[in-house]
Amino acid sequence: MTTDLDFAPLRTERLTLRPLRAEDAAELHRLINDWEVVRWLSRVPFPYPRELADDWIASTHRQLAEGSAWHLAIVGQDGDTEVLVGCVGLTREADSRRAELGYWVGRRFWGHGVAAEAAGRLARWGLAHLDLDRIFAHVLEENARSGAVLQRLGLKESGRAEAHFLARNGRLPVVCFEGGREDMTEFPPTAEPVVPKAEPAAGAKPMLLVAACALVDPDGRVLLARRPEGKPMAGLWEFPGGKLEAGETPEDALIRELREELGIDVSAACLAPFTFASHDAGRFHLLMPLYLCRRWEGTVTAREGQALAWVRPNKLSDYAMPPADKPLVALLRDFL
Ligand SMILES: Nc1nc2c([nH]c(=O)n2[C@H]2C[C@H](O)[C@@H](COP(=O)(O)OP(=O)(O)OP(=O)(O)O)O2)c(=O)[nH]1
Repeated sequence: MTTDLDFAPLRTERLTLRPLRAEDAAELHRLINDWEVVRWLSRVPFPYPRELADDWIASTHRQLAEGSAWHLAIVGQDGDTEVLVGCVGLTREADSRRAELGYWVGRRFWGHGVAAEAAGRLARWGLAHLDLDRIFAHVLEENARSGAVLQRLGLKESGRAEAHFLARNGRLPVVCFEGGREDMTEFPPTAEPVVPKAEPAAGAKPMLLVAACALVDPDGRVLLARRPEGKPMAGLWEFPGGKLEAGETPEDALIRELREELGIDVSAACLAPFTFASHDAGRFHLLMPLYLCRRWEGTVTAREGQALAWVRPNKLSDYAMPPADKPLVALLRDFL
């Protein structure tokens, strides 16, 4: 029996992360009933009873349906055949915006970067699509290989603790890791198109010029767009816009971005300068003029698959936004 869960598989270059299926149970049992795998996992018994695989798969479906955990099969391709490689999961912590990341990979698939590829994909997906700000994980102190995986994702060591390990029948020392969007550095900002023509003074940061726009509808609501997975700060809400390309004015850039991202036509005359952000973003300095626009042609559509929200000014602060936007939101709320 194949269970059809409402979860679109996540893909990476080599792997697919999809809900477990009842028919995965036998292969899952074969891979996980291995002391070399189980000895590193805190909540897994050894030996691993065959029926537990069925129960576990059923429980992952319940959790997916209620939105409390996302435990997925990691599958690869061998020619035309799908091969179960391991599992990866994200479990929401009660009453917080954190989730715990966990994974295991069958012994014969070790040494090929599978864990980092799968765990990184799921962690970035979670930060971009769920109501989460932080990802955490713990690994046995002696499990340097798994610690290196978490560091590769960008998670930072946050402390030491002890955890119970079922298969070892006792508590053992673990290293804790944690990180947020800003730590997941797989896609660092690269293009800094507006660099002063003269060589910057030694030590000066490049200036990143971004034009952004608060579209205001006839009900006085403001459009926010959620930064998509794959971009820095994925999952935060922002004003539509983007970087200036060479030779563009801020108005040119906005007209182009609003057409590309939202499918609407705006004329320069309808873009009213409102305020700006000047923000030290670490590797660069962000200078971002914010325009107001109440008139456009066409229907606002998410052309790049991004989530959109029309938000009442007094509700803007309910949306997590990049730090540079915070002062802009306060001004906008007072103005509208
Ligand atoms: N559009 C927009 N960008 C913002 C806001 N706040 C904020 O810090 N930024 C930052 C995030 C990024 O570092 C930068 C925008 O870069 P981006 O990568 O989204 O721009 P883009 O649309 O040109 O993207 P791309 O074509 O290079 O993928 O400005 C905001 O409210 N709107």
